[in-house]
Amino acid sequence: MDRELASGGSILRNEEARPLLSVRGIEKRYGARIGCTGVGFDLWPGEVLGIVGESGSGKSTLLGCLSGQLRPDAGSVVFDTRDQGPVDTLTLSEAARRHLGRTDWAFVHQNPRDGLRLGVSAGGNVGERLMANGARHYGGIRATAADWLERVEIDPGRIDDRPRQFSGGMQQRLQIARNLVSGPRLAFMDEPTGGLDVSVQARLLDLLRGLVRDIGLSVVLVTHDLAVVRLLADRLMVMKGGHVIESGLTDQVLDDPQHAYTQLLVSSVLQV
Ligand SMILES: Nc1ncnc2c1ncn2[C@@H]1O[C@H](COP(=O)(O)OP(=O)(O)OP(=O)(O)O)[C@@H](O)[C@H]1O
Repeated sequence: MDRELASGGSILRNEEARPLLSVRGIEKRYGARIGCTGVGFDLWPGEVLGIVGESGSGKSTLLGCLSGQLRPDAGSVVFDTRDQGPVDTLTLSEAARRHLGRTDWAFVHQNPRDGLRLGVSAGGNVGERLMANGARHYGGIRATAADWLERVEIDPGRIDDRPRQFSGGMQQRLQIARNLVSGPRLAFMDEPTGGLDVSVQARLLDLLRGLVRDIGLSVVLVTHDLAVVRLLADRLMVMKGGHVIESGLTDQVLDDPQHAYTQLLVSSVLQV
């Protein structure tokens, strides 16, 4: 069921606007098993797309294919690069994809330890990405890192602490600062609030929502938590068995689900 918003969405678009990310016909198989198949969508600048579905529905496989961590068997992932315009990232060299990964793209892992350097200070974790983008002035890098710590509500006085000295929620906020400091235009997020206490989750969600809006970041957000997409996502894709079975504006899909599976998901009958 597709209430796809070729012309709509909550983001104002002018005629010259083009999608930041255009995904067509993505398929990934693991032997005979389908990871995901026939997935396509456009993501517009500043838009947050949520991907939901039960465990094993193909969310992580799809996110891996989009972000270059997995190689799909078919399809295209066209990103509107700053210097060359739209480019199919699946045809990029490894070096070019790595460059995208530290400039215009960000990846927020569920487990912050997967996205942080644990042996490096908080300031170093944030500053590293600036240095990878050519920053060389130590004082400037440290000041920017301190500023970003503050933006993610970490006391800048803890700039020399290691991530292990931080709580889980602080580590996740540090991972977000490390990712956003370089001013990416697209972030992939895999259960960014998973594994945190409910009260910590709520605060992190609030912070993320503010940052995404301030920066005008586009986000592809995978989660099994409908409260997370309700708060963050403009649009939603519901996956089942590797297929997208329903998509549309988040409120529309959640308030008036058309597909029986989405109805079950929304009424929390399904264990997701
Ligand atoms: N490395 C792998 N080898 C074989 N099959 C895999 C592999 N990774 C995923 N799969 C299969 O692909 C399908 C989709 O899995 P995927 O992990 O993408 O789902 P998911 O929606 O992200 O689940 P979860 O919410 O539990 O992370 C499942 O049937 C899964 O068993």
